[in-house]
Amino acid sequence: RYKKKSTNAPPLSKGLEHLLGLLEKKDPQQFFAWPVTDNIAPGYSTIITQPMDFSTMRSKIEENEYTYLNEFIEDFKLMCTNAMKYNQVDTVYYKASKKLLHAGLKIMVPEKLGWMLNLIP
Ligand SMILES: CC(=O)c1cc(-c2ccccn2)c2ncccn12
Repeated sequence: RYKKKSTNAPPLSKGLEHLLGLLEKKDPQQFFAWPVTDNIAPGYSTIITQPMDFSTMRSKIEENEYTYLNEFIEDFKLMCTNAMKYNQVDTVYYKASKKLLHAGLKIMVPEKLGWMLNLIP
């Protein structure tokens, strides 16, 4: 991925990696671990214009592509809403993404992130 000059203080990427780990634990089937391919999901790349998954988020942390916590949260929401867009309501993927979205947003609230918020601009 495009490498930004490392403008971020280490605490930022440390904080985001910790947060990413918490979110990944909420996806035990690892449905969101890797990019969805057209092989496993026919037509996926035509329906989903901005794919996102946990491995991509991890690369973005490592390449200092997140300047603000909000950008990280937006990618998490994008990953979940992509699954709710492509998959029918009655599928394991749709149900897992809805559950993951709500569980993720519950931990990414100020009172839970307070300690990290002062690290992240
Ligand atoms: C996240 C998602 O939409 C997804 C993950 C998977 C997936 C992820 C890992 C192993 C198998 N399937 C998937 N398969 C078919 C249709 C959609 N998906």
